[in-house]
Amino acid sequence: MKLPEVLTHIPYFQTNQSIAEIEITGVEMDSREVKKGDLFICLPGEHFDGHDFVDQAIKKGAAALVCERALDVSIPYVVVPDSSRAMGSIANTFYKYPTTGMQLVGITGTNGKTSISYLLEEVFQMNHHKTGLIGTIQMKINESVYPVKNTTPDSLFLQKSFHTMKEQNVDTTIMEVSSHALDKGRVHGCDFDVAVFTNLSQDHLDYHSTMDEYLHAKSLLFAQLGNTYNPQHPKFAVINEDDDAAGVMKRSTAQPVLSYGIHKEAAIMAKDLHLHEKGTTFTLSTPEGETLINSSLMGKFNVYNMLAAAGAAIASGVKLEVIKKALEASKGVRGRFEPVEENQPFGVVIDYAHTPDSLHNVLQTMREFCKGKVRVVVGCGGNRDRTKRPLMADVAMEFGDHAIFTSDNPRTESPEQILDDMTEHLSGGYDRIVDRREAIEYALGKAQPGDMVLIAGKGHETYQEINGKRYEFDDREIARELLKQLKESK
Ligand SMILES: CC(=O)N[C@H]1[C@@H](OP(=O)(O)OP(=O)(O)OC[C@H]2O[C@@H](n3ccc(=O)[nH]c3=O)[C@H](O)[C@@H]2O)O[C@H](CO)[C@@H](O)[C@@H]1O[C@H](C)C(=O)N[C@@H](C)C(=O)N[C@H](CCC(=O)O)C(=O)O
Ligand SMILES: Nc1ncnc2c1ncn2[C@@H]1O[C@H](COP(=O)(O)OP(=O)(O)OP(=O)(O)O)[C@@H](O)[C@H]1O
Ligand SMILES: N[C@H](CCC[C@H](N)C(=O)O)C(=O)O
Ligand SMILES: [Mg+2]
Repeated sequence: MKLPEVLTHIPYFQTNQSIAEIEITGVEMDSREVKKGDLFICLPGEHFDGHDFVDQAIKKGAAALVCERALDVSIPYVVVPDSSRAMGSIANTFYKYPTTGMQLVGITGTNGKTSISYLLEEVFQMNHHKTGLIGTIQMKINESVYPVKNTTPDSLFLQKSFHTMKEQNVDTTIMEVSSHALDKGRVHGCDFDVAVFTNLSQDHLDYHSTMDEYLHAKSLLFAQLGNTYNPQHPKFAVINEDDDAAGVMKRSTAQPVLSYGIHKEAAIMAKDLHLHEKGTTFTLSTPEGETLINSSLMGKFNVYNMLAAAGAAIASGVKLEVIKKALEASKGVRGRFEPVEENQPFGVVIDYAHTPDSLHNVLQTMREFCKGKVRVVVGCGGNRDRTKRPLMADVAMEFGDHAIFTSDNPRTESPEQILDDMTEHLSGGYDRIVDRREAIEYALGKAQPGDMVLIAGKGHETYQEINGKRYEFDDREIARELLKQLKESK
């Protein structure tokens, strides 16, 4: 593709020489990966600045550069105000607008994105769609799975993946859209058909300096809805009416809104809600009619997730009876309120709660049904929002009967310091065991018949990241192993 065509949707740019005849055969953001004929995009990052690697990119055969300032190089370059957003547009053009003509559902909010995306995958598959899914756990193209580094990957990976999906006849893609992605323009150029808002509570204040900035980043998904080059209608914003941030999301979009909720009046509602030990039962009330839902998913938070999924499915034209069937068949997502059963006389649940709000939700759900004590093993990730640490500890102390504080992924921080941050303000009444395996062993050893043990924070993760290195660590496997040992020792 000729460079001017690659730049079709870049409104303002300057060049150092004529670009009319420059042929581009690939687009790359990492100098180490550049191939002959590539357009190299210089991105300023947290650790490096792509502008510092143009010599390597040129040596490897870059045909041209996209950058944010004038450079002392001989090859053509294009100066743009924001190379990250420009990369979204360029990738979209280069990969031939793959999301145009595909049903694309984007889900944003602090908690519930992964859960809703898997519910929707089940709904769409039951409705005979060929699906793509991109999120925290992995990327899926039909039944094939691929690893991802980020919940929402960079725009090059994204558009290339959408392109592959189209080649494999995917007609419907569901993706999680993180606030980091919105802030960095990773989804710039994506033609979303449905945008879902789950909820907003504290997280990521290491990246966004205030809750207002975090809220603003989330609202960008709604501002972008229908605001792409060749939007195909209709578009819908599916918004949790019960959340305080609902108003901001609604005001951010020019598209029709399908609201959902339990408490406030909304287009899609759960009525006669009954939360019980084996799941939830409620009447799903929608503009398309009402239906009874009998789900094995536990807790009120999962009812919200089902309402959001129902909203996105209705907005995508799926019939209510298909939605009912899929929601009732869903067994939930790996590492999300996942029980571990080794015939022990107490409950063990693995969950990905890593924010104060999600931990609160999960503990509250367990409390309602637990006949004995709720014991919670939890830590906080390193190099992430430090201010959520004491709040997570408070939630564990208030809603659990026995808190065991331990390590999550310390990353490059001191595990002891993270635990100090969590517990400094507390005056005791908890256990602190820095080694996560030992902490789990201790909790399981203490559990009495009728108790429930929550192992929170790492869910589906199969590693523990310590000092930049990933060690094999799977809460589910470890719990299973320790439960077997416990049984044998008795
Ligand atoms: C803070 C952040 O968003 N970081 C992302 C960013 O990395 P970075 O800014 O550190 O990049 P960098 O290493 O400084 O490099 C800058 C540029 O120089 C280039 N470079 C670098 C070295 C070199 O030799 N040559 C070269 O060209 C790089 O290719 C890059 O283009 O760009 C990378 C590539 O896209 C991302 O993988 C990386 O995410 C890291 C892994 C990360 O941890 N991100 C988290 C905070 C994140 O984004 N999380 C959200 C989920 C949150 C949630 O929902 O809970 C997510 O969507 O995953
Ligand atoms: N709707 C919800 N409201 C509040 N908490 C929820 C909700 N759904 C799930 N949770 C809790 O949050 C945890 C994470 O859920 P999920 O993985 O679906 O969220 P996410 O938004 O994808 O998170 P991430 O930002 O890490 O990608 C769950 O394990 C559960 O404890
Ligand atoms: N997407 C979240 C995941 C947190 C998971 C938790 N186990 C941790 O490592 O903090 C983040 O990057 O903040
Ligand atoms: Mg997720």
